[in-house]
Amino acid sequence: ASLPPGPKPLPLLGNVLDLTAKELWLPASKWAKQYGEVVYMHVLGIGLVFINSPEAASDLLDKRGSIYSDKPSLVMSGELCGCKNMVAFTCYGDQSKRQRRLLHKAFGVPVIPSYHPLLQTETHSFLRRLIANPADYQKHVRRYAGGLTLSVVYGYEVKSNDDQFLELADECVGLLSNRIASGGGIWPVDVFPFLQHIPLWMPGSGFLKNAKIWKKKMEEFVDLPYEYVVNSMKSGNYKKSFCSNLLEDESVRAVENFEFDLKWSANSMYSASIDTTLTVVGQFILAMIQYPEAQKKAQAELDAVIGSDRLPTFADRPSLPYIEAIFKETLRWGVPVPLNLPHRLMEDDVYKGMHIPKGSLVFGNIWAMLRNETMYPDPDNFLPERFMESTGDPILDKRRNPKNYVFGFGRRQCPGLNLVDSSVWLLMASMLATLDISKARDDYGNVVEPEVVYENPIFRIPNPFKCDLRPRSQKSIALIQQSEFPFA
Ligand code: HEM
Repeated sequence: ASLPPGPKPLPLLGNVLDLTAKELWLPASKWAKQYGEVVYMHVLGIGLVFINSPEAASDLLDKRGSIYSDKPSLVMSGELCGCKNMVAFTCYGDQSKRQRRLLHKAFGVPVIPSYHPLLQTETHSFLRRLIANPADYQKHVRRYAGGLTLSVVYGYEVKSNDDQFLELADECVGLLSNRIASGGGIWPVDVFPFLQHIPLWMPGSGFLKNAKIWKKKMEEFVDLPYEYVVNSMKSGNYKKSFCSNLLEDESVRAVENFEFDLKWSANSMYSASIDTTLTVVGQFILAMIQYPEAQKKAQAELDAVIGSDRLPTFADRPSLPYIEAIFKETLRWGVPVPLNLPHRLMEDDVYKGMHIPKGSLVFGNIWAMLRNETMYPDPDNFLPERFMESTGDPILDKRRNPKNYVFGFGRRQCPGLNLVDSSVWLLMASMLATLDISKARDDYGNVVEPEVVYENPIFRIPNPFKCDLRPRSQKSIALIQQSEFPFA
């Protein structure tokens, strides 16, 4: 069998030049149109495979999950900086399976309602900070995502913006995405592993010194919040959380390596939830300012169902179909992780007559799937209406749900998806109920178009853009302020 088709490589170097685009999902989707559902290229001998259709993703990443679920092992981020035990980086095997079992136990569908009160409190605090200082919305989203994770995972309550754990986590997530794993995480030492053994006095060994410092920071980030849980449980004064629930569960405690797995799984959620939440909320705000009609319809639905005397709750969800459609369309149109996180193929494989070599990095091209014109006519437009009616074909209806794609595939699919389904829904519904979200205006009253720039190679986070977020009414302000005591 021959390799899958793809752009023509250079001798030796391969397709290096094809991979320089900042928004790599755009050229990757052109290749998808040109070459079909599986596209192959290579860089310095490493195969890169793009999977462009839901069918191929299901055939390979789901059904052949036993060989498509490994992760690239990276010397710099994994070994030298100690990140190889984070769930998103762990090789496929006993450890990754044990860790994912813990995550499923804590974030399976039946457990999510136990987090509802927490989600409400965090959402309302977010709204309060947002109306106090709307220009800093990205900072507030970061704080919301961080605070939520710290409380869900560790039962830790963040009290101020300069909270010690929040700062530590921010520093480490920043380190991870801007330094350790920047530019896709490939360092010279990943290509030439012998470099890890060069002595520290040699020129060019700076990365080793940095790695030592970063590793120490990452370990603090794993240990300190965990110690907090253990100590607060000892004192008897603690909030229920992912860690405390599992620490109290004798059946899980008995499993080998329990404490190590728990510590690292807990930490993994922190890193995994910040950039993703920033992306989804950023895309939501962008959609709302560019498609004011959709926003008006959503607000009309909220006003009719809830009125203006209270904030939305999870009990309202079944009565708010248009908000549901906005949520789905935000995920579809926003495509938070357009090329998924790469999986590594563990054995040679043959698919529809094509040979896919062992060791290839496999990217699910979620962008191409969610911009598919047949499944989603007029795909570049934000049209929640597309989810308001059945297509008449229940199988197609199910397949069209963007939640099947945006969280990745198979045995590495995002374990936070059920939590996100609740947390982001509530955030959107609460923002729509209380705020008007529109384009900014300059001093002369002219509309300022948002400048939309993407710099992150993995997450589609729009750089902060100008927008106008203001309470819909005096009553909205009062509701947001009162919600300080939401259960009083
Ligand atoms: C806000 C929206 C989110 C989106 C769009 C999202 C999306 C994703 C995607 C695309 C992956 C890669 C899946 C794959 O490799 O096939 C992933 C992995 C992961 N996500 Fe999420 N995620 C989100 C939020 C969260 C949250 C809140 C948590 C934790 C509570 C979380 C925890 C994880 C973990 C631990 C992994 C690594 C799983 C593994 O490699 O086995 N994510 N996520």
